[in-house]
Order: sequence, then structure tokens, then C-alpha cells
Amino acid sequence: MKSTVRSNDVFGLAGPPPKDPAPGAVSLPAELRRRLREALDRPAAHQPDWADPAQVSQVRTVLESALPIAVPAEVDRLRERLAEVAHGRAFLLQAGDCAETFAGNTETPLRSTIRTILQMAVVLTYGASLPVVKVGRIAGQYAKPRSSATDARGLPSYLGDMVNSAEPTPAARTPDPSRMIRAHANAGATMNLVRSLNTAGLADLRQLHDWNKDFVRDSPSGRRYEAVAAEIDRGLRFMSACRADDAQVRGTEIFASHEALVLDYERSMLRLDTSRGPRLYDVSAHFLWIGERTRQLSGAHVALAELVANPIGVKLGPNVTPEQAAEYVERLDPHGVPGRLTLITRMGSERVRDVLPTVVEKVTATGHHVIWQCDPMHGNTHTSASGYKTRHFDRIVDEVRGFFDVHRHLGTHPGGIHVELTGQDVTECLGGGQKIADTDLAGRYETACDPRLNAQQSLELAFLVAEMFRPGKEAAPSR
Ligand SMILES: O=C[C@H](O)[C@H](O)COP(=O)(O)O
Ligand SMILES: C=C(OP(=O)(O)O)C(=O)O
Repeated sequence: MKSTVRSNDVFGLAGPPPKDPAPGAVSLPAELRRRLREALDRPAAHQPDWADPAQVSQVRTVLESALPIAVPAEVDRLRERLAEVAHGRAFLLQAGDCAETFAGNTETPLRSTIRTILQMAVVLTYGASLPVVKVGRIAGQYAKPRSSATDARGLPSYLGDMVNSAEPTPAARTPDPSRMIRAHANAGATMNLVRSLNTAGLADLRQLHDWNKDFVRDSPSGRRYEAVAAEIDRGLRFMSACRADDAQVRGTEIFASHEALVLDYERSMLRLDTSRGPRLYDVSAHFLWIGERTRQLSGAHVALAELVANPIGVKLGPNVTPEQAAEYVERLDPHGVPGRLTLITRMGSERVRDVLPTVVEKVTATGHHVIWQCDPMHGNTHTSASGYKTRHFDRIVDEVRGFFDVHRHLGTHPGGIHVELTGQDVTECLGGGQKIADTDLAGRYETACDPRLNAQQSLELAFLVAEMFRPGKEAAPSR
């Protein structure tokens, strides 16, 4: 059947500027249009090998008029919150799934992940005496760059639900562009739940005992959390008695983020906002990051990120040079806007103390106020003796500790952590208070890609990080 879908490319990038734009076409300022076209012409690593370009084009057309997951005003609000982090007056907690899945996008796991993030935020706010900006790896984290094009069976690797299915058959692993539409629909539904739970009071600080549920409540971290919650409760009752009730107590903001990986998706979610001058937003999320595998300075991912007004993160692995880091800063934050750029270091517990200092020094010398955030997950992955891809809690804590040590020594702000977690009681990462051993991993190993901290390990990490803000009071990590 012949398609009735109009040719895509809402910004008219394919040809010369239209004299008589088609209905729905948006007129980009000429310079922005030129740069956008140039960015998309650059080499892009880790893109799906779609079989049918015509189908990709149709999908892009659908997404070009799809509803935003995040609106520009919210994106700007996040940027303002992040400016406080960049100035050392707040902390950034970014957390959520490694790879969200369509099948896993149901209320129970989402609620428990949100509860875990809220609990961590309470512990960090209380322990560090700083406001915590909460950003989920949520509502769009559907694409994964993989180390190898094929898996152990010789099948094409699973690349995230936006691209193919984890089911191990050749047909299921074939990249399917229509999955981008499902990813958008799922992201919208998730964001709807996040906003509704917030409006319905899930995030009301007066509910903070209710976030401590089931298997977490009776764990050592759960009991410790209860003690903190009781103290906060007393404070809230005092404030209420003084009639000093604050809207901040009744709700919270959880912003959405994901890796801006699949460019057919991200480019389709670009929207021009003219309310404060023409600015391009990627409305697929509030915050987008560029991954370690796609941060080539000559590549399309960095060039596209330069053009959007969203806060941007860049993952920096142990091979980053100080000069590269400074170039990200100059390119992605040319106007020196605090909160615009987050440098997410993921160097591994063994390298962080050696590699991070010169990177921080070089960036500090640029004079820009970036956010330094530690991802202690991606540099600490190994295969266990039983064959599971895992991470040890001690190494995760040690990388965060190294990150804090370096920043404390250099006088810079250890601005945040970025972790893969779930609110479920999974057994994917070793160690922690539950002392998860290699032989336990098989029990509940449920991740679609990388091992995540479970709810208890997440809370335990939050307590340890909170203590890092108070040097001299640190407890040893559990062995
Ligand atoms: O989350 C990050 C990467 O997508 C992931 O670590 C890659 O995993 P792989 O090495 O199993 O491909
Ligand atoms: C792929 C990821 O990380 P990195 O780019 O740091 O490997 C991720 O955070 O999902």
C-alpha cells in the first residue's frame, strides 16, 4: 500500500530553505538550520542498522509531530536547579534503570524505583544539608550502545527496546524503526505516572515513612532510614506548628533523562521554541547525556548537543584527556551558563584517583561552572566466576570515595552521583549489607543489560555518600 505520510524533515533540512513552507514546517533561523544539517551529516557511532530507510523516514515524520515528553519551561527549570548544583549549593541525584523495557513499564516497578530515588534524596538532603535535584534515568532510557555487535549466541546484540527486542531470535533482534514510536508512547506514559504520583502526594515529605516498604523496611539501611525519617518528621511538625508550611514539603520534582543515542529518534523530537528567542529543545527528555562510546568530538552526537537548549551531560571514561574535557566545555557550554553542562566521570575505582585530578584542573582553568558528577557503575563492571555481568558494591563506593577525595583536595564541588538502580529486590550487584555473593546472582538477575543496585544497596549507598560530606565521620563500606 502506498504511504500517505508526507515526507519527513519538519525543519526542511533536506533541501534549500523553502520559499513557501509546507503546512507544519517550521522555519529555523538560517544559521541554526545550517548547523543542524551539518551536525546530522557527521559520522554517528552506534546507530541501528535499520533495514528500510523509507520506514525510518515515516517513523520520523510521525515523531516530528508527537507530543513532547518534557516541555521547554520544565527544561529551563531544571537548568535553573542545576545552576545551584554547579555553584556548590545543591547535589544532583541521577538514578534509574540501565535499560527501561516496554514490558517492565508497569506501575509497581515504577513506583518502587521512584520511592527508592525519593528515599535516597531524603538521606542525602539530611546528611549533606543540601537540596537534592532529582533526575531519573526514566521515561526514555530505551537505547543501549553495546561493546559487541553480536551476543554469546552469535545473534545481533540487544540494543534496547527502542531498537530491537531482547528475545533471542534473529527476527526479534532485527532493528525495527517502529519501536521508536513505542518508545515515545512508553516514555509519555511513564512521565504521566511520575507527574501524577507527584500531584497525588507520593512525593509529599510527610509520607516519608511510607516510602520505606517491604523488604527494605526491615534491613539495616531501612532501620537507619526510619531513624532519619523520625527526626525529619519532628522537624516538619515543628514547622507546621509555626505555620511555616512550605510547598517544597508537599511535592517534589523528578526530571527525566536518557542517553541521546539513537539520532533518528532525537532529531525527530527537536522543537523550536520562540517564547524567549528561537531556541531548539530536544523534548524527548529534560536532560540528555552523551555516552562514553559516542562522545567523539568530530561526531554527530556532540554536534547535535551543541544546538539544543537542554542541560547536557557527557560521560568521561578513564581514557579522556584533560584537553578533550576542556574542549567539551568550550563547545557545549560556550556562553558559560551554570547548569548547562554536567561532566559525568566513570573511571573505575582503580583509576579515578589518578585520572580525575588533571581533568578537573584543566576544566577549572577554563573558568566555566560545570557540574561534576560521579557514575560509579560503568567503570566497575566485571564478569563473575558464575558468568554474570556484575559490579561489587565496595568498588562502587570506593569510586565515589575517590571522586570526593579528588574534589575535596582541589576545592571543587562533588556535585552528584549517577547510578543504575531499581526499587526491586534484585540480585545483580555483589556485596552490600545483604552480602550478595556470586552464588546469589542467579536468584533475581533481571536486568535487560547492566547490573543495577537493588533498593537496599541504593539506600546504603546514599547513607555512605551523605557521610562523605562530613569527613571524619565515614563508616567503612560493608564487606
Ligand atoms: O550501559 C552501558 C553499556 O550499554 C553497556 O555497559 C554495554 O554492555 P556490554 O559491554 O555488555 O555490551
Ligand atoms: C551506556 C552508559 O554508560 P557509558 O556511556 O558511561 O558506558 C549508560 O549510562 O547507560
